[in-house]
Amino acid sequence: ACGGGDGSGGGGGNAAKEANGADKGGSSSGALKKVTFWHAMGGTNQKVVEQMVTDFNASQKNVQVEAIYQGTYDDLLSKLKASMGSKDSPTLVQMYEIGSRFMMDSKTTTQMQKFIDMDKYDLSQLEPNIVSYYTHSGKLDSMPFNTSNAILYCNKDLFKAAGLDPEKPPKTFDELQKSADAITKTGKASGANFAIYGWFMEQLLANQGAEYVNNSNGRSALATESTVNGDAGIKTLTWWKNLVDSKAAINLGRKTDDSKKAFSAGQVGMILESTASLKGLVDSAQGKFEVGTGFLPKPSDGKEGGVIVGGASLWIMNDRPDDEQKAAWDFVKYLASPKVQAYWHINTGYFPITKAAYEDQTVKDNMKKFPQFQTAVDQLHQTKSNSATQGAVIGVFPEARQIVEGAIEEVINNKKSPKEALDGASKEITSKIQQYNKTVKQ
Ligand SMILES: O=P(O)(O)OC[C@H](O)CO
Repeated sequence: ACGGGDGSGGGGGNAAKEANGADKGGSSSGALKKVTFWHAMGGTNQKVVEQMVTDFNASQKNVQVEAIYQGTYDDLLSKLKASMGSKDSPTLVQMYEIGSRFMMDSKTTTQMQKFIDMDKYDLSQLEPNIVSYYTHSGKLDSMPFNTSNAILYCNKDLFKAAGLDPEKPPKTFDELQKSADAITKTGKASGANFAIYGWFMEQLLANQGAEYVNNSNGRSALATESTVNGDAGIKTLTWWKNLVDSKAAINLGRKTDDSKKAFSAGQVGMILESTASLKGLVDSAQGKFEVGTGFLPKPSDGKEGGVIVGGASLWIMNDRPDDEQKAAWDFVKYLASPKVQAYWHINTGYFPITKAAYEDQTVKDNMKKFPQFQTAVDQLHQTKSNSATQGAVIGVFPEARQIVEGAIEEVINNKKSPKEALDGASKEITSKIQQYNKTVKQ
């Protein structure tokens, strides 16, 4: 499917120069330390990452970071697996949230908690929901970096043309069906498109309080079974299919890039997409139409739920020399600092992981100018943390996501009913989980 940071969002400009630099960090004395940082931020978000690296390198004399773009999140994971145990492994790796369990089980990383304890780093300055996602058994395994959730993007001009209130994006499945119908009926565009991206399913399930796997989403004990075929999944796929069958929505396949292109070209009225794309989508619509944003929809009778922290976090690899790992920690602290998080947020749409970033004047000014940036923040803050919204922890999550994408396709393409497709997916995921668990327990 699609990877992360696939090209939208971002912007140029200067990153913060005054963030807490590594020279305060305590580790780096003596010779210059080189840190190799593998990441998956493409397109304009890549430029933002590179700017932050340049600024960090210029802010102190002890550590030099080299950022290497490794393709999509999936590509990066494959390359990392291939590098494990070789001399080509990086010092620091950005890993999407669904790769977390694999990283922990691989035993190739140094727990971030070690550096936090060593430095008496104050974790309370970070957003609690975000920290909680990456915390297992009370310890933080990796440092959150780019954090997102999925939101609804609306073309406000198409809403007006369809006689809809552009200030009121649909909140429920039924409302979305009606709004999309109305837009399609104008003959100007298709009402909606959702890329067949397993992440959206994960988010839509959590939004209905549903877990993806058993054992409290794999957080109270290793997950042993998939639960994607519960009522929430069936309801979601039934709605999605009806949208397409009734021509309220159009299917454009798996790539989120295709969905974004259609939205930016004014060909569809609504899409689901990561907040990572907010800056890019707002910029590309300028002069053409106004972009509105709304929360992820849910069934009107859906159970209480919310969104899962998406995006990726940073992992320090344990086969690198200690001083190199400490140098990576200095860079990690820099990235988490309020000024740098403010810069990152404004230029991408990822939200700040550090609470104080919201107090930064640049963030306040940006929110005023682009109120769309508030939606994901509110959606995150209104989400109550529970095992559904904390997200699943499974070693085979990347594979599970692709299996679910296959199931969505089977339903949209009339090959199977939602129940049949999800039962099949669930069985396949369960079998993969059980195989994986055998290897972990050995
Ligand atoms: O595209 P991103 O970075 O918002 O990430 C979306 C998903 O969480 C990746 O697994």
